[in-house]
Amino acid sequence: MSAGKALRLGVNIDHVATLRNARGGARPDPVRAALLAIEAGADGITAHLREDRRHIQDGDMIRLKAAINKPLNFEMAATEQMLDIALKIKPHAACLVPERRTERTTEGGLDVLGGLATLKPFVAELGRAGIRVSLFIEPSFEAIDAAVDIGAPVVELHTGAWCHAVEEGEREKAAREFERLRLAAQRAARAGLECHAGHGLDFETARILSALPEIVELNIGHFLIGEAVFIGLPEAIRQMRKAMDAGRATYVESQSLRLN
Ligand SMILES: CC(=O)[C@@H](O)[C@H](O)COP(=O)(O)O
Ligand SMILES: NCC(=O)COP(=O)(O)O
Repeated sequence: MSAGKALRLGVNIDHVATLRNARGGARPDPVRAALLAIEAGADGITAHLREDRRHIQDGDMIRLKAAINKPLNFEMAATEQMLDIALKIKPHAACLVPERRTERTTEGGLDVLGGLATLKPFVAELGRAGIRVSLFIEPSFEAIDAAVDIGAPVVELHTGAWCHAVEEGEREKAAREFERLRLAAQRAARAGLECHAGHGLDFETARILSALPEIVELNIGHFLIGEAVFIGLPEAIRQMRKAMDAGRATYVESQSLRLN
């Protein structure tokens, strides 16, 4: 029986900074949240330094890199300014994401087809600096094939459309979106890419997604920070870990049923 690959939880602490920035000043501190998250079982920390600096600030990234003893995943737009910052901070990983100034959140995946020529040298330069690069993409075959052409070792599948459909009770759409994620994860693994996923996940969607054996990392932020208001951050992370383990076990059980 295959136990399936281990599934890591990356905790995104952006929205601790959103709350801090609402008043200015230093509290609540996203670095303190990162340390607490690690203590509670996070396998890594994700933070998105947006071009408009609406939540995480440059200084937060520097302090995070210095303070945490787990991998830092630096989400960034593919711009020269962000490249300079990433090369100075040297996080464990960099996830290239699309950004639009007016969007409320990251609405879709990177345009990997249209951006192939510009992304390729960008990814190579980060890779030469020892940074593991991932591309935040739509769960489509075209995007995965383009990620291979670009030379990224990792993709992160955007789960936002699926999570939104689940939340809205749009059952058919949710089933379609989940199937896209399932097939995309399979294709990514077959192409030799490490497969991550994230955006908009909660306990239930994280549990369901964890059953996909090709996915080895989930990055989760907004929901966890929201839950922290009610049950505390450590408890929110413990419950998320439990949900992910339960979802992973579904896969393991289905494997063992097939073998018996
Ligand atoms: C790329 C991504 O999914 C995130 O960084 C996350 O959504 C948190 O940042 P925003 O809410 O600002 O998009
Ligand atoms: N890349 C996705 C991420 O880091 C967290 O997204 P969300 O849970 O804040 O929507």
